Amino acid sequence: MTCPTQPTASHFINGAYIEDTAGAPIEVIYPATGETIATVHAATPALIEQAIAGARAAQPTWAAMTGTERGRILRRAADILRERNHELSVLETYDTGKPYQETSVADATSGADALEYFGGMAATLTGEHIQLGEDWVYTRREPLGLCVGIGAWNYPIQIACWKGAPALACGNTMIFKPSETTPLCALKVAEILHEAGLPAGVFNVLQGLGEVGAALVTDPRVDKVSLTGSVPTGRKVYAAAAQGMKHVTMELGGKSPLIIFDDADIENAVSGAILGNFYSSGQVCSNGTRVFVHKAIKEAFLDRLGARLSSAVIGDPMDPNTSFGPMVSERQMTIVLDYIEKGKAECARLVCGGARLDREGFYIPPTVFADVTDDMVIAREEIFGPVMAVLDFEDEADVMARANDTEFGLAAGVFTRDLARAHRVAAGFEAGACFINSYNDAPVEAPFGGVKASGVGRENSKAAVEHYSQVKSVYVRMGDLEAPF
Ligand SMILES: NC(=O)c1ccc[n+]([C@@H]2O[C@H](COP(=O)([O-])OP(=O)(O)OC[C@H]3O[C@@H](n4cnc5c(N)ncnc54)[C@H](O)[C@@H]3O)[C@@H](O)[C@H]2O)c1
Ligand SMILES: C[N+](C)(C)CCCC=O
Repeated sequence: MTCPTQPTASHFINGAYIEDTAGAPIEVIYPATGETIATVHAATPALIEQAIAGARAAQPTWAAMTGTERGRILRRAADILRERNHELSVLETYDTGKPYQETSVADATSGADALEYFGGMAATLTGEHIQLGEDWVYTRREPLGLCVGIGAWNYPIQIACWKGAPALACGNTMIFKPSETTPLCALKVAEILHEAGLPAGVFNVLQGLGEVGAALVTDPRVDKVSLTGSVPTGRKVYAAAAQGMKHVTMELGGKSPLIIFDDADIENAVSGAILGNFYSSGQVCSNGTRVFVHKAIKEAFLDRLGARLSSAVIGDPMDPNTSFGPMVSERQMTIVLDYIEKGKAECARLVCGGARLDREGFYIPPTVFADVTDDMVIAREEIFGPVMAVLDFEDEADVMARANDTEFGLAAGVFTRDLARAHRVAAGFEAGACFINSYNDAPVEAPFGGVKASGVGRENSKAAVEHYSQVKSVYVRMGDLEAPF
């Protein structure tokens, strides 16, 4: 079986596809069947050198273009992504196993939004004038130089664009290393950017495992590293970047709380819990996997949740009716099944799901545990799969303390009709992305990122510009300069 829209080689460097079969082979597996659909090769040291040298050489010329010129290319790329939405969504589905029903509305479209938004912003990135009597200071907003983007496997197109678009808008060049589990889509993003007019060397893609990422992070010619990945990888990459005093953005994992008060609209709350636990088969960093439900409505909530989950269409991801697909890999499926066994061993009440489906591919159905307590492993550790833990509460202050009692701080949500309470709760959350009567919305206009162990920096919105540029100040003296001797 081969994927219908395969890229033509493993890497994209200096404006062209390039292959070097000396690099270790990486098989690309279609999660719905377990079949190999493509093979790419990890970047060799020679290719890493070629990419770094090319991206460094391209950066001054790219930065010297006006913001309007840079932005025009990014916006043209956004248009091409939208025109090719079907082809890209199919590729994303083969890469990740996520249903086409999802990828056709959430992935290339989100990438296009980022390219359009930062493309539109490129021409507005200016410094300021600060008058100091006769003298004055002006500031220049300058690019950082060469940025490295390293991606996770759950949103390959989105992650490449969320990192690439602001980096390029600010006048940087980028080398992007996709996850070895989903290497295909970022190559298409690079191809489309060049079709839109991007100069060679400005956006490059290198394949490989952690060691290729590490070689990029530690190279002294790299100025910034933006990682999307797990907390353990984040600690390693952050530490390596610190050795070179490099800028970082860390988009890491979470174990986010979703609090449902007894005055909430139950149907909306169930929708929020579904979106925050089972979209992308639960493989979403910001998922609200600790669902605190007020005791008074717990059984009503579980009844409606069970009924709604029974209508999930689990199956062939390419069938447009399918609303729930497989885990991305056999490895991830095994990790999630292990957590499910831990939940059973800890005597949480299994409401639904709880075992691998008897079919080809890496399928675990939506799984809900009730009567979960704060100390259980399934309530403390990131599972990154379709496993919801439902915990009881009665008191607002108590549930807030429990919600924040975690090393993570990526996202948090609250469902209530009492808007004063909603804003109080949102203010009290130790999390970077919060939701009131909703869950997991991530428009490009809003900052996205975590606090505590969940990360450093923000993607999207005007905030991202601060993480891909730096301000230089220039003091201008208008009169004579006095000195003590
Ligand atoms: N906060 C966010 O925006 C966000 C989004 C998606 C996923 N995630 C998180 O990502 C994790 C799942 O993704 P994953 O399994 O691909 O994560 P991972 O940490 O295993 O890998 C992420 C990337 O880092 C690379 N890598 C590994 N070791 C490295 C090293 N020493 N130096 C440089 N690069 C290295 C990998 O090759 C991969 O490309 C989950 O924890 C999830 O919460 C976070
Ligand atoms: C757009 N989502 C669904 C919030 C995903 C953001 C990236 C996290 O995995």
